[in-house]
Amino acid sequence: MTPPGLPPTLPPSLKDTPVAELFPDVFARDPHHHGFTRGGRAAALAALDALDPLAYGRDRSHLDGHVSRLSPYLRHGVLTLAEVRDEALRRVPTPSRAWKYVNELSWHDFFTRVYAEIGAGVWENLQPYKTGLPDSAYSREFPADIDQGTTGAVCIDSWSRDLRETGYLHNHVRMWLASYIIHHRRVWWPGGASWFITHLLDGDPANNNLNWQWVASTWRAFPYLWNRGNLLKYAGDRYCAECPLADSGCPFDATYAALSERLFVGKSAAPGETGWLAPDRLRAVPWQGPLTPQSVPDAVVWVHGDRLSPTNEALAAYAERPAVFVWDDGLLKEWTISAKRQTFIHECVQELPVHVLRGNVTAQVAAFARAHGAGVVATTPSPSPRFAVIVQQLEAEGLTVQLWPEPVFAASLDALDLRVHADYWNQVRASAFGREPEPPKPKTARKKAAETATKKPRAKATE
Ligand SMILES: Cc1cc2nc3c(=O)[nH]c(=O)nc-3n(C[C@H](O)[C@H](O)[C@H](O)COP(=O)(O)OP(=O)(O)OC[C@H]3O[C@@H](n4cnc5c(N)ncnc54)[C@H](O)[C@@H]3O)c2cc1C
Repeated sequence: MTPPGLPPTLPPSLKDTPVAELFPDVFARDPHHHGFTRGGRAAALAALDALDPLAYGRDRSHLDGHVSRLSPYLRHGVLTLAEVRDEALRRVPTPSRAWKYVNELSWHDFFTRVYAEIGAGVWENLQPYKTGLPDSAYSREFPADIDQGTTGAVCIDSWSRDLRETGYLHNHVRMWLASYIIHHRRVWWPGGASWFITHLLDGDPANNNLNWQWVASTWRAFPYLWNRGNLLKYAGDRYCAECPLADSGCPFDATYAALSERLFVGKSAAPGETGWLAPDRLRAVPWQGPLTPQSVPDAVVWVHGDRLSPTNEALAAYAERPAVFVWDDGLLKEWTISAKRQTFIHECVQELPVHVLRGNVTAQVAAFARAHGAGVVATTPSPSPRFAVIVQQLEAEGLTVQLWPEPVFAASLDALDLRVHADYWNQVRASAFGREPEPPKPKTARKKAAETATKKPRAKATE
């Protein structure tokens, strides 16, 4: 029977259905039902309250350093980059003391903007590998011993276990593990990226894939390598002390030159290899300030996985109107999303004033709008190409889709140069620190010459 007050054509909400009942196959296959943190705004604000940008600037590269662990909340829009930045600035005596933290947040903004521009292109090699090896040298099969943590190297196996059990890895560990997978095991980077997306509570194609491409050298001038000295420096001997390979057979116990010689056949692209990204493709990406729509009487709200917060702008604009969240069965299956990540999303959704449905998102949102006699679907923007398709399909069904933007993290006076983070940062830095956007600082002749010689995306200065 339809619950009282519900339009007769609408199935009852799944909001209070335990998530394990919604996805029994995933929960049966995956023994880890909870990740390292709870979903939801209350948990996010508690984590934000622990933010220490000063300590972060000192020791973030160390495994025991003061990293914020806010990424799952940023990924799912439980917190926005702008509000986390504002909080970081509130916690320091002068903005420059939060420089490192705000700069790290800017990587998230940068990669998300690149994703909004190239969409599914993040799954292609943006450039060829600079390892002297062709793309075909990298195995399409993801090794079971890495997945199960049985390689015999204690560091690798611990990281595999941490990923599967908690859904979180420190940035340095992500770099080390990705480098091992791609360069030591010669595994195709999208295989590793998919494994991460399955398990990470913060997994998203923008920040995940573009970092994988950086490690692989398909969006960087050279591959990322590490060695045992680097591991000892940032992790101590917690792994090596227990590792049977520590005295002989450690694949990381070598100089960078020796590793490079062992793993690569050269330092440039193999002959004939090309990348997907045209060199100028990201040179001048139009900057658009947010346009806030007018509210109308006959709207419903569609909340999606990129803005799972009670502060969602569309929810705020239409506090009195019905709202829906749809579990996208197709996407969950395509990304083989783990049980712990589904639990995290479920916990976020539980706090929202939404009717919960599942299945094909376009069909469910359209049915929800029709059931409430609405001609307008109000939602928040997303960089995902899947989102763009759903919006198109809703409009093809005769619905108008309104996009309610979140506060911007960083504004620009001009089109953005997204080819390298340093140029993007030069353009947006002032506004990222809460000031009016400024024209980029002119480059010195020396800097210009160096850049022309090595125009390449740089990322993460954690090594
Ligand atoms: C191979 C690989 C895969 C990654 N996959 C993801 C992913 O799927 N989702 C994701 O959000 N991040 C990803 N990262 C980036 C980074 O590792 C995580 O954002 C960070 O470790 C999250 O932990 P934290 O919140 O404690 O980070 P903190 O060190 O406290 O940083 C604060 C915030 O800054 C942003 N940030 C920091 N480093 C990066 C970075 N390298 N790239 C982009 N944003 C950054 C994140 O939003 C992060 O929450 C990946 C990095 C690598 C090397």
